[in-house]
Amino acid sequence: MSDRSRPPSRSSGKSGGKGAKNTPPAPKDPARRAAYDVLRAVQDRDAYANLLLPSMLRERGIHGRDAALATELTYGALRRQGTYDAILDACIDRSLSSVDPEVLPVLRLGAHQLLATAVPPHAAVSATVDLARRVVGHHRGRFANAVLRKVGRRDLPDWTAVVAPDRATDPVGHLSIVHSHPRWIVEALAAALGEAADKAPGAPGGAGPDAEGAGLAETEQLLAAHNERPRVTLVAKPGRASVADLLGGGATAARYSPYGAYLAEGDPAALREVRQRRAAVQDEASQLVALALTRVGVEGADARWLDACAGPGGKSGLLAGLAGKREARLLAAEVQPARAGLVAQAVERSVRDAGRTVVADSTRPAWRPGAFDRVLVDAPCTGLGALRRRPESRWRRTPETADGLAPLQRDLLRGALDSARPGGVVAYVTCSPHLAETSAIVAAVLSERSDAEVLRAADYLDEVPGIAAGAGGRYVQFWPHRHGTDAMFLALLRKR
Ligand SMILES: C[S@@+](CC[C@H](N)C(=O)[O-])C[C@H]1O[C@@H](n2cnc3c(N)ncnc32)[C@H](O)[C@@H]1O
Repeated sequence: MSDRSRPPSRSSGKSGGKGAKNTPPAPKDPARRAAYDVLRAVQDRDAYANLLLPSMLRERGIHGRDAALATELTYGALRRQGTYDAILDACIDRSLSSVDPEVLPVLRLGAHQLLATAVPPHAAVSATVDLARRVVGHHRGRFANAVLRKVGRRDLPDWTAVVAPDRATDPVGHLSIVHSHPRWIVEALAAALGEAADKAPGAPGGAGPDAEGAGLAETEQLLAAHNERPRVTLVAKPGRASVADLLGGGATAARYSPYGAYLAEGDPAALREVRQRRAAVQDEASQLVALALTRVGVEGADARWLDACAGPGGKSGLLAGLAGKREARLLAAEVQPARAGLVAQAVERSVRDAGRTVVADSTRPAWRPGAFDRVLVDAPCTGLGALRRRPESRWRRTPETADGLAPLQRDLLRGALDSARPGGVVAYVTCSPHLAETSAIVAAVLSERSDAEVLRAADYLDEVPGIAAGAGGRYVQFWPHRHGTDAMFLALLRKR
């Protein structure tokens, strides 16, 4: 980050008045400044907004309405970046790519305030131009002023009607601009939903003329859901806390998971159970895929469970509790030592101390083949299923990301199958619905071996409607717009 974008130095600036000589001056408009600094960090050094913003708000003492505004501006500008960039491009004589990278985040923040918040237009422009002057200087402040005044001449629907391709001739391009997703992600999600993305309504083999406007209808619902703020979901770790405990702290019971609860607002760390690691933040679908693995009947011993890709430990925390209640033990394996440390915290003090953490490469298991009765392999993936919670990730991933991960995903699934005993069960999970990292991986690995069969995973989650997917409905796919969860994929395999 350049010097100019750094927050005001704590030792410089005016004093806060009599007797406040050492008190740092409150930065002017701390909410917009924090949002700008996070956007710059995301752009310049690949920071993660969901990790950086909370710590920045804490360090700078930004609370209440300012914190809410900073959060809205940061997440909104990142999620809607594709739409805003198309609009900004139409408001600038030259190409948007030639705009100074220090200025671009200011313009996106201004566009978000003007087009998607209740901030009055004159306040949105003047506060953003003030920010521009402070972070990039007067000259570029004038440029920001001129651009944002043009942006403010239309509302969002009017702008998208101008800048988005026609839906009838280019449905993917249209949805890509209107709902702010890269084109390749729209195509991948449409394919996963079974809606043919490459066929325009009316085109031969397409959705047909009557479907104009309705082509890619479910894909559109999904894209829209990615731009909504997700609710916070908690998991009560079995044997250490109960959902009733969480309800006492202001949460409401989750729709599907018997261990889940929703927190409408507020900081999860305000709950004692979360501070004491007896509960944790965990998406409901993540809870359910782990639970499904434990619900499959196995004949004979059911004492040794493996989580082959455990870091940072969300599913291990739940599995260790469930294992402890059944007098089984969980080995949580993670290749990265720092992440293994987080896993160890997540499983500590589980019922009967059932969880143990190891740093290990699960593609080359250090344990004997067939050592485990149940194996979870929650493979590294593109994370296209968690776009609601990681606002910048849709701009970071490329079509090549999924292809690059496939060999590791296949190796991890092979290692998991080798680690399961005959009659044991393996869950292959991704936080992505992309077919290249879900059904294609399972199909590729099963085509090489005859020692595993695919179970109907939805049978183990029959409280959740609309999850059967792929391979004649034998896989499970959760969806944000259907289930209010991340788009988790699950395949359950029985070792013969
Ligand atoms: C999708 S994350 C798992 C999330 C975790 N199950 C949870 O619920 O918190 C995948 C994890 O696999 C780890 N990983 C990648 N390659 C691995 C390997 N060869 N062996 C073990 N772990 C691996 C990554 O470091 C990452 O922490």
